[in-house]
Amino acid sequence: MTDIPQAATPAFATTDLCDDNEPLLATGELRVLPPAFRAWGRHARFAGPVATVRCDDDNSMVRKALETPGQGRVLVVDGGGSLRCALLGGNLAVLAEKNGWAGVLVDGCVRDTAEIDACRLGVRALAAHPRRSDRRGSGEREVSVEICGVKIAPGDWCYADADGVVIADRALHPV
Ligand SMILES: O=C([O-])CC(=O)C(=O)O
Repeated sequence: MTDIPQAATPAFATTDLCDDNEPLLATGELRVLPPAFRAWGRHARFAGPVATVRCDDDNSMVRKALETPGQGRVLVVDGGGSLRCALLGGNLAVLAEKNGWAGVLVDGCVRDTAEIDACRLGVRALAAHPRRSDRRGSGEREVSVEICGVKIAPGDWCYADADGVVIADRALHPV
């Protein structure tokens, strides 16, 4: 198997990003997701520019996105907070790893969590769910989404670590 190099995870801590950018928290250029997400995957911390999918219990567009080169990006999946099925499982996590995605954030559920935990990937989701989603080809890619009241647009930056997940209008980590 060809091993696609993962983009190096930038040095950051979500706590420092919040402490060092209070004016941006005030203006909304830096936004904090509510602490509603559980962590899976081998990478406890990850960051990257955002790509988006919005879907309704149908993960067709999640697969389509993860089939493309990730180039260190984070796929944000607005599943509307659905607790009805899983929008990401072991196969898609392996695909994401193979294609160089830094992480996947799902406002919804995942499954095959042991398989996800074996992938060099960071995953955040609301919960695990054993049921797979529909595959009807519905859903949208590269649209602005809103997760738990937080607006996230393609090209924003997502930073996730053990303390939380933050979204910024631009890269904020020290270079
Ligand atoms: O394929 C799917 O729809 C979700 C899944 O179970 C996997 O990624 O393994």
